[in-house]
Amino acid sequence: MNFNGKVVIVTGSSSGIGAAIAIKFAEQGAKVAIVGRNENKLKDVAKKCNNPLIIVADVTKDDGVKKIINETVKRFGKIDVLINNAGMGWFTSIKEENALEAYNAVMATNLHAVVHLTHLAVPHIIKTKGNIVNISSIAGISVSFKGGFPYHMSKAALDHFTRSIASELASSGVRVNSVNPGPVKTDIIENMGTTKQEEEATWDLMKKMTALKRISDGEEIADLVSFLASDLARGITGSIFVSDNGALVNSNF
Ligand SMILES: NC(=O)c1ccc[n+]([C@@H]2O[C@H](COP(=O)([O-])OP(=O)(O)OC[C@H]3O[C@@H](n4cnc5c(N)ncnc54)[C@H](OP(=O)(O)O)[C@@H]3O)[C@@H](O)[C@H]2O)c1
Repeated sequence: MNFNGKVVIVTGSSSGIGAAIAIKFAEQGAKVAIVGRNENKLKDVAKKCNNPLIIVADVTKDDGVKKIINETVKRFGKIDVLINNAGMGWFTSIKEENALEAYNAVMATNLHAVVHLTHLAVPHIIKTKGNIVNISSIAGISVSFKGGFPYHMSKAALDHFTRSIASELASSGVRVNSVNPGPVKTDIIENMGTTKQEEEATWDLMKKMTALKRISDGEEIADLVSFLASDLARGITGSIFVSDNGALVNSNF
């Protein structure tokens, strides 16, 4: 894939899948804006992204979202591709006291922030006839995790956001797709506040629940994202791409 001269924003690129996506686009010639709250981690990722724009911003904050768009356009003059990847999980039960707190936090990051950032990016992406890829999850398609109602809901709504705006933006020459990974080895479980032991047990369990008995790495998700953002996928919009090692085939998650 060749992204020479293209400007790509990747949210949540300080670690995991987002970092792999940002590195992939940079390797393919893109000018990359990397976004997260942890500046030190962003600086580490930047070393592999060929002089990217580093944007320290919280995607749930109005000023954070505006900063992402303004700084990108100021530095590079345009936006070709937006990768909405920043996301988090908070697992609890509807019976627990913190159910609403978890719901609000997950929806703010996984859904509201995506809608807000996309809204501000779309005028720029229409000008370049670019495209958008949303990083969803198999959790948006199946009820994958116990205590995961906010996460499941946020990703299901994200998939419908993809379909809705794909049909709206098609006449402007803009494509929109979702990638829905199964388990991918990243910091996501550790970031939920689990112990090392709980984290390892969760990865083990998820591995056993895939048909291929494997966990993906960020790079294979990045390959799919880069394909969808490229001209090779010029006929594809409003589509949901599952990359889950067969978790849905063997779907007793
Ligand atoms: N790993 C999996 O098994 C898996 C499976 C399916 C889907 N996904 C999805 O893939 C995406 C990436 O997750 P990951 O697994 O790579 O997890 P991760 O390693 O925890 O990365 C999450 C990224 O999101 C950023 N982020 C979170 N909240 C943010 C906020 N308020 N403002 C700005 N950035 C924020 C984090 O950056 P900072 O900490 O620097 O802010 C980090 O770069 C998520 O949307 C997740 O739902 C993951």
